[in-house]
Amino acid sequence: MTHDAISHTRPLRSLLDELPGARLLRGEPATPVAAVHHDSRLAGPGSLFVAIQGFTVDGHQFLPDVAAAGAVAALVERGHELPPLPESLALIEVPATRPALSAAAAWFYGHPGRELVVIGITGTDGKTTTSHLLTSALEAAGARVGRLGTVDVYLPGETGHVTARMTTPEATEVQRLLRRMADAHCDYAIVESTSHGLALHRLDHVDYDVAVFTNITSDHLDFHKTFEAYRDAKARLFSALDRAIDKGVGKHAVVNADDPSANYMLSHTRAEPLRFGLEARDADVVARNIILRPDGTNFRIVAPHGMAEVSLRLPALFNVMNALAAASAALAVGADLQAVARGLGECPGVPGRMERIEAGQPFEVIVDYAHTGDAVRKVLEVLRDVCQGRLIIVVGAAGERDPGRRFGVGRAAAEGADFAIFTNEDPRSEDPAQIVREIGRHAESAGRKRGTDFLEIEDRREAIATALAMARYGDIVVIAGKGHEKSIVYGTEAIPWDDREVAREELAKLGYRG
Ligand SMILES: CC(=O)N[C@H]1[C@@H](OP(=O)(O)OP(=O)(O)OC[C@H]2O[C@@H](n3ccc(=O)[nH]c3=O)[C@H](O)[C@@H]2O)O[C@H](CO)[C@@H](O)[C@@H]1O[C@H](C)C(=O)N[C@@H](C)C(=O)N[C@H](CCC(=O)O)C(=O)O
Ligand SMILES: Nc1ncnc2c1ncn2[C@@H]1O[C@H](COP(=O)(O)OP(=O)(O)OP(=O)(O)O)[C@@H](O)[C@H]1O
Repeated sequence: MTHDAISHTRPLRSLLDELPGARLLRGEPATPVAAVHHDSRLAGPGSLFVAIQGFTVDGHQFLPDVAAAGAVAALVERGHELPPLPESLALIEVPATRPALSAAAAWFYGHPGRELVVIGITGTDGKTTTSHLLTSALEAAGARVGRLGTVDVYLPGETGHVTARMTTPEATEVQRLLRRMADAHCDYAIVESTSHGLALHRLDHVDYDVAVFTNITSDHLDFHKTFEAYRDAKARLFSALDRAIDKGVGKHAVVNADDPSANYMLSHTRAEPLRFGLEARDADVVARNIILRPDGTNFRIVAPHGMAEVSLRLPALFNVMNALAAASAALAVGADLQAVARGLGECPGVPGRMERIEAGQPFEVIVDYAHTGDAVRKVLEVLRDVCQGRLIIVVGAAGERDPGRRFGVGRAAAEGADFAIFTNEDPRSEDPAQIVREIGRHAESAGRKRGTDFLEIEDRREAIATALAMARYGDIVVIAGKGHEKSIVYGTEAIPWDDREVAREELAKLGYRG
């Protein structure tokens, strides 16, 4: 059966059974629903509109619009004053509409997660890389895999993967994509599960079988306010395991044993734990004989399931950790260790993660998505080991995102690079000059001098051009923060942008054309 927004309808009555505390205020239980939307601009004829009290606007104010557009029903939150509405709109009241949106989406798409083994990956850094490595590992073991995450939405056999706008989209999109994966006969769905997605109930009805925790450092405190709340949001992925139905593979909690929050994650579930790590004594899946190269890594996986040699095409020790996370998840669901090791080696890497830009220049240019202090620090440490000259970084910090990143990025660049250029990175509604100056101040407080050790160049193209022009034989220029992204956001406008393209264009101006 193929489910699509317009190819089937479901009677409202069956939704009522799945919504705890729901009350039909008016309308017919038999009303056929042809789509579920939380955005009035998409809610057309036959739709069920879910009104959400947002951070900026109240979705309830759009109820008259959706009724006029032909919506047949709406979910509203208890206690909200409702505007006068035509009788044609059936109304269901629920205690909270964000979780109800997730329930309604899962209901409408027929609970696709129940037809798939769902592996959720959470953590501050490494989710996307781990999910790509895991895709390769499971595919090498003969499975069909779907994946949903920052860089793309991946379905087997589909050329030109759909590019994702958000890492964890809204529940309607999550469930629609899971349905596509189930209909494409995927065995596994890998779902990058962000703290925002978990906290805002976008993932409430995903039916996880495996939860993977990569690491946690302080981030997103603009949204979560405290580290504890941020950690709790991630822990929801683990408590979700106990609620999901058993699909025969058991429930597995895969954690980075080197991270101090590993046991906290495990304390939220009864699922079978599997720990990976490089340092922790209690790690079950470990890497031995690690050889780091500028363009890859070799190591041996040692697990309760046996041993296997891995030749990873991704550089850096943190990618060994990502590979261990992926291997552990694959082993947890029963994949063969030798196939897993082969699959890890086949993974070509992730666009915009440690991506080399080659135009015949006598120095290295690397584009990387590191946009937290911790990630910038780790990237610089990795590159330092292979750098024969100066390590130059171009980096910024996004507006309307955790301001703590400005400190982290400024410090990491000050301590890890020989020269830094601080620049714009999605300022959104914030003053770009102010953000750049703030990062510069943190570099200064780490003892670095403006002009001698770092520059503040707001214009990102000019910043990249300046870094490339100053680079000499043996140097490495790392352009961090935007990775694979194809736009940069000023105000509310997303302007086309690609660090990799801009680097190539600026290298061409210097006479390097590959
Ligand atoms: C902070 C945050 O996550 N905000 C999310 C939240 O927005 P909000 O509550 O402000 O929504 P709002 O604009 O007030 O609108 C309220 C409701 O009215 C509806 N509406 C609005 C306008 C209209 O004309 N008609 C209408 O019906 C909206 O569709 C919504 O249902 O709910 C919206 C609807 O689900 C999300 O789109 C929005 O994500 C915004 C776009 C966002 O940028 N989120 C980022 C921070 C995010 O979630 N990022 C993480 C990755 C983080 C990381 O690891 O780096 C991610 O998973 O992608
Ligand atoms: N295990 C890790 N520990 C620390 N840093 C990492 C790790 N893995 C990757 N990184 C760094 O973080 C950047 C982003 O990696 P990746 O996209 O895999 O993480 P993510 O968690 O998916 O990030 P986001 O949620 O922002 O998309 C990489 O470019 C790299 O610099």
